[in-house]
Amino acid sequence: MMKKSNDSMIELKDITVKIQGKTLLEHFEWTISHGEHWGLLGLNGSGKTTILKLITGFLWPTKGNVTVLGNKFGQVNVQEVRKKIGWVSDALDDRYRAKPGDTALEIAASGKYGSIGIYSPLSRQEYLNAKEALSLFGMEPAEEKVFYQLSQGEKRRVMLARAWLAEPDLLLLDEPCSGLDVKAREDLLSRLESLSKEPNSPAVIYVTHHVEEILPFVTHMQLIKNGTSAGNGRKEEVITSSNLTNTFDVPCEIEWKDNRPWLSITSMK
Ligand SMILES: Nc1ncnc2c1ncn2[C@@H]1O[C@H](COP(=O)(O)OP(=O)(O)OP(=O)(O)O)[C@@H](O)[C@H]1O
Repeated sequence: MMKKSNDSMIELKDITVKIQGKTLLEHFEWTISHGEHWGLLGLNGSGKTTILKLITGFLWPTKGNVTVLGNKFGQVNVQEVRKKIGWVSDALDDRYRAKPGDTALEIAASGKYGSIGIYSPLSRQEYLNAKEALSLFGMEPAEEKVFYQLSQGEKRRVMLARAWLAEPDLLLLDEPCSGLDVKAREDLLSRLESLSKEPNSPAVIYVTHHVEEILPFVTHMQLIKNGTSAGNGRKEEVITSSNLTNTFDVPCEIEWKDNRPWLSITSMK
């Protein structure tokens, strides 16, 4: 069925998640419309991964409704919805231990199948598609290298190529710059910034602890603190010194440079 243009990409309505007596999310609301790219920012343990698990149907809310790409969970085959979602996360890198001999190209190519590595020989077209996806992230020269021998920054770029190749409608980037040095971080961020301007590029949710990774292409922000929203809306209105002081529980000051926010800590007691 064709999606109506006014359909939301994602609707999380009055979500509560409790596991073994612990409340992970409470009365959490989030609507993402077509054409928006969101940042999701919060401290360790604030609930960011829990939200990604809800969106990908790996976790069900104790209360509330989840609708993703026009599909209300509980009424649809979640596996089918997942095919339209790319997810880049350290957690996925670990799953590649199962196929330690796979090359960068094979890992990128496996994005088409949503699988962990390749289980049958690649067709010529699959090979070319994987090569092209690797080149978008500057990894074509490393296509024959074993994935596990790549640096963390290189692995991350291969995983982005893998997600991109599947042509998702929605791309979840879970701390894509963690463990990267400043050069690798800026290289990856500038590739994302330019790819976001490609026609038919997916909607992005960019999850991070670091406000300086919020690039110009991000239009909206969701701040999360202790499982509830601490700010939600247009980026310029949400990323303020007082909102981040509240979200991070340390005195923060925000300065904008080239349409990017930079954080400094004003004083610590
Ligand atoms: N299965 C579970 N059972 C009990 N508590 C859990 C479970 N999964 C997560 N939690 C707790 O829920 C809270 C939110 O976890 P979550 O992984 O969503 O945080 P996060 O914001 O992604 O953190 P980080 O930035 O460190 O990755 C944490 O306190 C975590 O310990």
